[in-house]
Parts: sequence; structure tokens; C-alpha cells
Amino acid sequence: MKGRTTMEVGADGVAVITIINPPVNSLSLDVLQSLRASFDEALRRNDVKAIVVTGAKGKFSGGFDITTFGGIQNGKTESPKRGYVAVEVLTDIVEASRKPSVAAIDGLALGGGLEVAMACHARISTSNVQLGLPELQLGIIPGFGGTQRLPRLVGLSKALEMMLTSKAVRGSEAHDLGLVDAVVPANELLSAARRWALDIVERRKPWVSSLYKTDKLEPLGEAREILKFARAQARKQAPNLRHPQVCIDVIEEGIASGPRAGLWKEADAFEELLRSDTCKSLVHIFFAQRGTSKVPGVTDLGLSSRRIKKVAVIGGGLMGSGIATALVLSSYPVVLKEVNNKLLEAGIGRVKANLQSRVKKGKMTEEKFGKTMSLIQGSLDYDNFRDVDIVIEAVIENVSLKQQIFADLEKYCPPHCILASNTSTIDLNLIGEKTWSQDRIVGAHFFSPAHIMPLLEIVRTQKTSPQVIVDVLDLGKKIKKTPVIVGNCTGFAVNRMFFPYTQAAMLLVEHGTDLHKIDRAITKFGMPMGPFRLVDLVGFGVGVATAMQYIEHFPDRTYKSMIIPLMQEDKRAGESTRKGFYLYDDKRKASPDPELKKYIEKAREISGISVDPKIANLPEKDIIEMIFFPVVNEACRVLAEGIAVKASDLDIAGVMGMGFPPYRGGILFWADMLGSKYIYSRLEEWSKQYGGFFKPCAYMAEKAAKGAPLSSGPMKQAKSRM
Ligand SMILES: C[C@H](O)CC(=O)SCCNC(=O)CCNC(=O)[C@H](O)C(C)(C)COP(=O)(O)OP(=O)(O)OC[C@H]1O[C@@H](n2cnc3c(N)ncnc32)[C@H](O)[C@@H]1OP(=O)(O)O
Repeated sequence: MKGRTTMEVGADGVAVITIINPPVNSLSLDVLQSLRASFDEALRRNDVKAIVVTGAKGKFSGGFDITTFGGIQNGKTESPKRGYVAVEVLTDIVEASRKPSVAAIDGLALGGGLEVAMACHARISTSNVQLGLPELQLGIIPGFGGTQRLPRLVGLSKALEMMLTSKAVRGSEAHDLGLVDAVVPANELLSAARRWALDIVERRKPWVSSLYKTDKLEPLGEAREILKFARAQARKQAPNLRHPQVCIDVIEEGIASGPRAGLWKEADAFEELLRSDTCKSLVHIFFAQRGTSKVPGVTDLGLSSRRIKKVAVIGGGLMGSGIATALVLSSYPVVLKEVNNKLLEAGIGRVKANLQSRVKKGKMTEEKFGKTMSLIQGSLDYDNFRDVDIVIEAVIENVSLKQQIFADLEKYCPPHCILASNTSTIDLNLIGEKTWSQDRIVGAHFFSPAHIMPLLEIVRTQKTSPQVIVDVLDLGKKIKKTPVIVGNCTGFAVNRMFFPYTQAAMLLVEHGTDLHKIDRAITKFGMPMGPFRLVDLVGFGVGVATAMQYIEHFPDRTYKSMIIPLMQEDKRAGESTRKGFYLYDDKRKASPDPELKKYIEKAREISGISVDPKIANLPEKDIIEMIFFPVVNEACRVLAEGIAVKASDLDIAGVMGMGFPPYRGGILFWADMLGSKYIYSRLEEWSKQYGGFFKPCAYMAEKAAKGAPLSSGPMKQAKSRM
């Protein structure tokens, strides 16, 4: 049995029903059955006057049990019958009952959890709760009546905002909105809820059925205008997603035809969306994201993370200052070291600017800004390094400079101190070559801007100790990053996948595809921007430096295009020079540049390539495949080499590091939906026509031959660089 409820009846005549299903008291099918049985019993018993519903261990409920989705999708678990929870249990038993019920909410009431609470006749919460309907994040809509009750409790506009953004509200805001009736301290929660329930019995408090409240709803005409606006916004923000539109349709049905009709429409839409590819992909991402910090041989050894009290960052450039910002934002005291006063001031200035931008956006108060800034201490030497627990080096990519820094760190830092490098290209073994500290050397690869980008690649060598990895994993989570563990190699996971992405785009342009058509197709697919707009943003300097690394390490599959070097000769460097693949105005708005043709034609001449009519007229589907299948191919290599622990880590690395659309489930999840055989055959075909850049790797060939999913992993995990 997966979870249950208990019921205790007090001398006051209040039955307290407690949801128990650790860790978040999710509503499994067993919990839902048990909840119904508890309610039935409470309604039957003569000694029960009123009911309080709560969750065990300070958490009301994290919603419907997401682990059951897979079973329902593949038919192994039977879905509850149509309308069973939303209509039969929550509406016709809980809400329609002749005994009042009050939800006592602590910790969280999300999704189905909040929907259960909304079916009760009142809600009492603590101040620190999270209340929300985040179902859209999973590709579904609220399915236990939330689309009908939330608008009636908080008003249509706020309900739409909460559902479409999946953002939760805290206790006091929920109170102001009318979502909860009172906010009380945690130790008074149950007694306040009991009293409230008895007050309803005594008619001292109103007996409210949320489903039939109308005072917060606008007249139909006005409501339709609000819904029309929400539809347009959702279409603009998520053009590839259907479920936000379905959610709005379901809400509208309830307003136009009454809440019961809305409930039935919700039930049908929920069932259909639960089986959609979008839901499967987003649920995969939900678990994959939580799975990145589960590393066999590391996190299963029973090690606890050591407390990190103070951090040092070496280098106050763009990366170093971004990393320092991320750390102080999570209340870590940081020593920022630079080589001279001018650079130090510039570094601290960058941290200040990063924080000030939060103040401007209303995300930080002036007082908090002052407190956060006070956590940064500048330094020109290692005197302040004697009590740091971790150092993150973020200087330029120069081997001997890094070697010197690490040798110095070994001298000045305490012996337990973790020595991390933010290098994106240099072998960590080389960096630590001049030290005896190989077991505490680790990579902490942030993505720019480091205080905003959510991914952290934690790079381990064969000598990095599991304790150090556990510590950095914990630090990563504390600074709100999703950490992914990778092995030591050129480009790690994200840059290895990024490289074929931009290379394929260059290849297509040289062979005749219009570059704007490529950027358009890729953006339509769901990437935040196309490859050419991205290269402009990153800058040609960084692009060429990375390409050099690839030519050196993977010469057989590097496509050498002269387009960028030719543009560099004319002092084009991308957005920073306002001229790259696009022209940029003061507001960074990109427009096409007619001069581009000249560089492309010259590059073709140098490579001896002529326009291929097939490539010049490539349909969007083929553009997407010719750009992403090489990425899939590289992801397969990364997996086969043991650089990534598991396929789902690469899905997360792609989503968080490259902007791959999460609703496609990540690069390998998406690839498996298309099938290994198909991808292999296309790559084979292109490699014959356009060269080794497309050649499918041995791992892919093996999976295609067996018709096996690419995400199934190597038969035997490569020892490689782990
Ligand atoms: C019909 C209904 O309308 C449909 C629904 O209700 S769909 C579900 C809606 N609910 C949600 O989307 C909430 C999803 N959960 C979350 O956002 C977060 O997990 C949380 C805010 C509840 C807790 O966050 P946090 O404390 O950081 O812990 P987190 O690591 O995320 O979760 C702890 C564990 O609970 C699991 N979990 C969380 N919510 C779950 C859920 N609804 N079902 C099953 N497992 C869940 C996680 O997978 C994780 O498991 P693990 O330890 O084995 O990895």
C-alpha cells in the first residue's frame, strides 16, 4: 500500500483525518481511497460533528502522486473512473457533506493537495506554506476541481496567473486573496482548525462551498475578455503547447455553463492530457531533475555533506563575479580575490551591479541588498583563505596560471578545503598536477551569467573523493542550481552537445540553407534562439576558442567552416560589435544583414563547396533533424564514454544548459520518441553525402541494430574518466 490516511476523533467531536505518504504526502490511489473511506466513516459516526483534514509531519500534500502517471500512461495502472475524485469524492462527499470540514495546512498544498483543501469548507494555514496549482508544469491541468474552485476563491485573473505560471503563493498572500481563511502559528494550527470547524457547526463561521461561490467572478462578458487576453498571452509564451489553452477552455466552461459542467470537462481534459507526449516529457524532466543528485558509488555511501561556512572565488571577471553573486545570494560569505586593486574593484562592482539589477526589478529590498553586499570581502592575497571551506577558481583559461594558483591554494588553504576550478576546457588532472591534493580537486563549471543560469556541471576526476562530490552537490543545491555530475573531458556534457549544434548550422548554410530559415525553424522547435543568433550573443571569440579545442580533440568530426574567421577579418565579433550574423540596434534588436552573402560565398569557395539544391530547399523538419541528430550522436558518445552517469542527466544538461525545450523531455528522451533506428539511418545517409561530421557513433549503431532506446545506456559503463 502506498500511503494512507488516519482518523482520530476527539472529545470535542472533531475527526482529524491525516494524510500520510512520505516524503510529501502525495495523493496516491491508495491515499485517495483511504481519504474517501475516512470521510465515509466520519460522516457515519454519531460522535463526529465536524472534520479537519491535515497532512503528517508539517506537510499538507504535494498533490497527486506523480509516480503513478507512468503506470496510467502505459496502461499498467488503472486510472480512477471518470470524475471519481473531482466529482464523486471531493464534490459529492466532501463538499456536499452535512458535516463541515476544514483544511489545516502547513508546509505545502500543491496541485491535488490544494484541490482537496479547496473542497473543504474553510482553510487555515501557517504563514510559511506554499499553496498552488503547478499542474501545467507537468503538461496537465488541475484535475481534482482546481480549475473550477480556484477562480471562485481568488478571482479569475489571479487564478489564471497561478495556474498558467505554476507559481505558489505563501500564507499571508493566500489570506489576502481569500484562498485561506486564517493564518496561525504552526503550533496552533490544529486547534485553530478544530475550533473553526466547530464554529461552522454552530453557525458562528460561514459554511462555504467554494464551487458555488460567485462573488469573486466577473460578469460573463468581462470574464470572456480576461480569458481572451490569457489565451493570447499563453499562445505567445508557449506557442507549441496545447495544455495551457485547454486549461483556459475548461475554466471558461465552468464560468459559462456552471461549475459542474466545468468539472466534467476538466475530468475529460485531464485524462487526455495525462497521456500526451508533453506530459510524458515533462514528468520525465521532473524526475530526471531530482535524479541528477543520485550518483551510484557516491551518494549511496551514506556520506553526509560537510557544512560550507565560507567560500573563496579567485577572479572577479564575468564568471567569477557571477559565481560570487550566486553565493552571496544564498547567504554564503565570499572572499573575492583579484591581482590588483583595479580588477578587484571592477569585480566587486559587477557583483554590486548584479544585485542592484534585482533591486530594480523589485526582487530584493535595499536593506537586503546592503546585507548581501556585506558578505563580499575583497582580497589581493591569500591571507583570508585560512578558514575557507571551498575555493572556486575562475581565472582565464591558462594552464600554467591555473597550476600556479592550485599549488598556492594547497599552501594557504586548510587541508579540508575543496579546490574547485570553473574551467570549461582544461583537463583537471593537468590543473592539479603540481599538488598533492588530487582527491579534493573538482570542477565546478557554471554557465554565464552564473547567478542566473540554473545548471552546474560538477566535474570529477578519477581521484576526486566522493566526500568532495557530496559537498559540492549540496553547495550547488543551496545556491539553487541543478547539479549534474560529469567526467573530466573536453567540453564535459553541455559544451560537447553544443558544438555539433552550431557546427551543423554552419554546414547547412555552406551547403545552401538560408540562415534565417534555420534560426526560425530552431526557434519554432522551442529553443530560446537559433544557432546564429546564439553565436552572436556568445561572441565569435569564444566560439572560435571552443572550435579550436574541438579541432584538437575531435578532428574526425569537426566541420571546418571559414564563415566566422572571414567575418572576424572584418572586425565582426557578434552582438558586442553590433555586427555578427545579424545587425544590432541600440536595443539589441537583431535585423538581417544583406552583406552576409559575401562571407558565405567566400567560405564556400575556400571549402570548395557548391550549393546543394536539396539543402537549399530543406523543409523545417529536415533542418531540425540535421541540426539535432548530430547533437543526439554526441550525447550518445558522452554516455558511452561514461562522461555522464545516465541518459537523464544529459536530458537535464541539455534543457538547463542549452535551452532544449523541457516539454520535449531532453535530448535523448526526444530522440527515443523518434527511435534509434530512424536517427541512425538518417545520420548514415548524411554522412555518406556530407562527410564524417554526421557519422553515427558505435554506441548509436549498436542501439539501432537492436532497436533499443538510446537512453538505455552502455551495456557496461565505460570506466573512462570517472
Ligand atoms: C489531479 C491533480 O490536479 C494533479 C496533481 O496534483 S499533479 C501534482 C502536482 N504537484 C506538483 O507538481 C508538486 C511537485 N513537487 C514539487 O514541486 C516539489 O517536489 C515539492 C515542492 C513538493 C518539494 O520540493 P523539495 O522539498 O525540494 O523536495 P523534492 O526533492 O522536490 O521532492 C522530494 C521527493 O518527493 C517526491 N515528490 C514530490 N512531489 C511529488 C508528487 N506529487 N508525487 C510523487 N512524488 C513527489 C520527489 O520526487 C522527491 O522524491 P525523491 O526524494 O525520491 O527524489
